[in-house]
Amino acid sequence: MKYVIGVDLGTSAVKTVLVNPQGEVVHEHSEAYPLSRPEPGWSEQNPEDWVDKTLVSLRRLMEKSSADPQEVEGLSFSGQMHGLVLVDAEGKVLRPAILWNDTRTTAQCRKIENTLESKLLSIAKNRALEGFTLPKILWVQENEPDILSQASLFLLPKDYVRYRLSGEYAMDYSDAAGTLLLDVSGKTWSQDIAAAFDLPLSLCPPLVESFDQTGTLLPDIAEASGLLPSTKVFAGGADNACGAIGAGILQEGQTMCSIGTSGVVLSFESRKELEVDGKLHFFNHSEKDAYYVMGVTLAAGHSLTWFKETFAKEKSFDELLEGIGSIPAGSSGLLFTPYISGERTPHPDADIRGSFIGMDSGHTLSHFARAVLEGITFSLRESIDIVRESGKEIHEVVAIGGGARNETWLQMQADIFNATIIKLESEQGPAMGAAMLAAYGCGWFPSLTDCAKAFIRPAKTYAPNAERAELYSGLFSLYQEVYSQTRELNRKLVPYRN
Ligand SMILES: Nc1ncnc2c1ncn2[C@@H]1O[C@H](COP(=O)(O)OP(=O)(O)O)[C@@H](O)[C@H]1O
Ligand SMILES: O=C(CO)[C@@H](O)[C@H](O)COP(=O)(O)O
Repeated sequence: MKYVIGVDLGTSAVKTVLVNPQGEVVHEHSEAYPLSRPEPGWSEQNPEDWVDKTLVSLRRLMEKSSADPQEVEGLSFSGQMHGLVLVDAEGKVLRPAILWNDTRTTAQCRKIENTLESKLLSIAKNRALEGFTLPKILWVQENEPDILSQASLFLLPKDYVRYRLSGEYAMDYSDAAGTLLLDVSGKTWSQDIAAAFDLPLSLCPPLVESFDQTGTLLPDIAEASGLLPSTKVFAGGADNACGAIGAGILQEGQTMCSIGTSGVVLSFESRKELEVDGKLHFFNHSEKDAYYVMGVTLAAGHSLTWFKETFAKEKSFDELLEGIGSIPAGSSGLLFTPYISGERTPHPDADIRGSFIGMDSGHTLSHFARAVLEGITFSLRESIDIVRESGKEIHEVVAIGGGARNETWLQMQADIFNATIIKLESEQGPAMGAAMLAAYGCGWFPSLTDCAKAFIRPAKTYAPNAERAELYSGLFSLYQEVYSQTRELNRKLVPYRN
C-alpha cells in the first residue's frame, strides 16, 4: 500500500491524516496547542508549539497505523491563514506569531487604505482587514521597530512549520494572497505595495504553487516523526483553499460552507479580473490559475465553543446539542449575533460584540444553544447573499469542518441558506485537501480534479424545508437589524473592555 499525509495546522490544533489512493482516511491524529491573548483583541501563538505538536502528531499517526515509513510517499500542509511569523537570517523566530483573529491593527488598516487608495483593490484585490498580514507587519514596524529591523523574512504559519521540516523557505500563492502584499492576478509580490511602506521585497519568501515539491524531510525531523528523509514535502495551501480542494470545489458554480473556529462561505471563481469591491475576499486557489471568493464569520465554531465552555463546560458538544431538535426554529424568539471577537463579512468591525436579543424566562439551555447555531448560520447567510448578489447561483453547498458533525445544524444550514447541503464521508476538508495536494504532487493523478473524483464521496444531503426556510427568511431580516442597532452601544463599551 502507498500513502500520503495531510497536515492541517489549525488555530486550536494540528491534525494529521494518513490517506490511501482510494482517498480513505486510514488514520488521523490531533494535537492541541495553546493560544494566548496578552491584551484585549490580541491573539498570539508560539511557532515552536506548532513544530513540536506537528512532530508529535506525525509520530503518533505513524505509530497508530503501523504503516511502513517507506510507504508514505509525500506530505503536504493546510494552514491557518494570515498569521505573521518573523524570522532572522538564521531562521530564528523573533516574536510570537500574530494570528488571523488578532484585531490590534485597525490604525494600520486605515493607513494602508489612505496610502494605497484604489491601488489596494486593483493589486491586492482585497480591502485592508485587521486579520491580514500586512497590517501586522506595519504594527511591528511602528511598535517594535527593533524586531522588524532584525527580520530577514516573513512567513505564514504553515510555511514556518514546512521550513522547519524541510529546511526550505517558500510560500504558495493561496496563502500569499491573504497577506495584502501579493499582486493577486499577476501572481508576483507587489513592489508598489512593499515600497509604499518602506518594506524591502527581500522580506517576502519565494512563491510556489501549492502542489510544488519543496524538498524532503530533514534527517533529524524524519527520525523524530517516524518518517524517512526521502519523504517528499509539498508546499500546501491556505486552510480555506485546502478545505475547498478537500470539498471538491474545483469548478465554477461550486460552493462550500466551512464551520471551524471561523466560518467561511467560499465559491470557486475562474475569472482573475472579477471585481468584488472588497465586499468578499478574493484569493488565489490552490488549483493552478484558479481563484475563489469568500465571506468570513470570525467566530463561528468559536462562538459555540465559547458558549459551551462558559455555560455548559461539563457537557460534550453532542450532549449540549442533543436537545436542540425539539426547540422550534427561531428558538422561541431568542436571537444571537456571533460577534464575540468582532466581525469581518459583511461588517468589517473590530469593535462590535455579540448579543442575545429576546431572552425570556421560559428559555432553557437548549434554546440558547439553538440560538447560537442559528446566529452563526445567519451570519454565514449574509456571505451567501453577497456571493449570490455577485451573480453566482447557489443551489448546493458542501459542508465541512467541525460544524458539519451535527445533523440538526446541517438541516438548519439548508433551511437558512435555502440550498441543498451536502455532507461528505469525511468532514476533514483542509487536511484532506492537503493530502490531495501531496497525492497530485506525487503524480498519483493527472490533475486535482481526477484526484477529487477518486477521493471525495458525498455521504448525505439535506434539502431545505419550505416552511422553515420562510420562517428563517423573516427572522434573518431581524437578525440583520441587530448590527446597526448595537453598533454605537458597542463602540461606547470599548473603554470598559479590559
Ligand atoms: N459534535 C459537534 N457538533 C457541532 N459542532 C462541533 C462539534 N464538535 C466540534 N464542533 C465545532 O467545530 C469547531 C472546530 O472545528 P474544526 O474544523 O476542527 O476547527 P479548526 O480547524 O478551526 O480548529 C469547534 O469550534 C466547535 O464549535
Ligand atoms: O482568517 C481566516 C480566513 O481569511 C480564517 O479562516 C483562518 O484561515 C483560520 O481558520 P480556522 O482555524 O477556522 O480553520
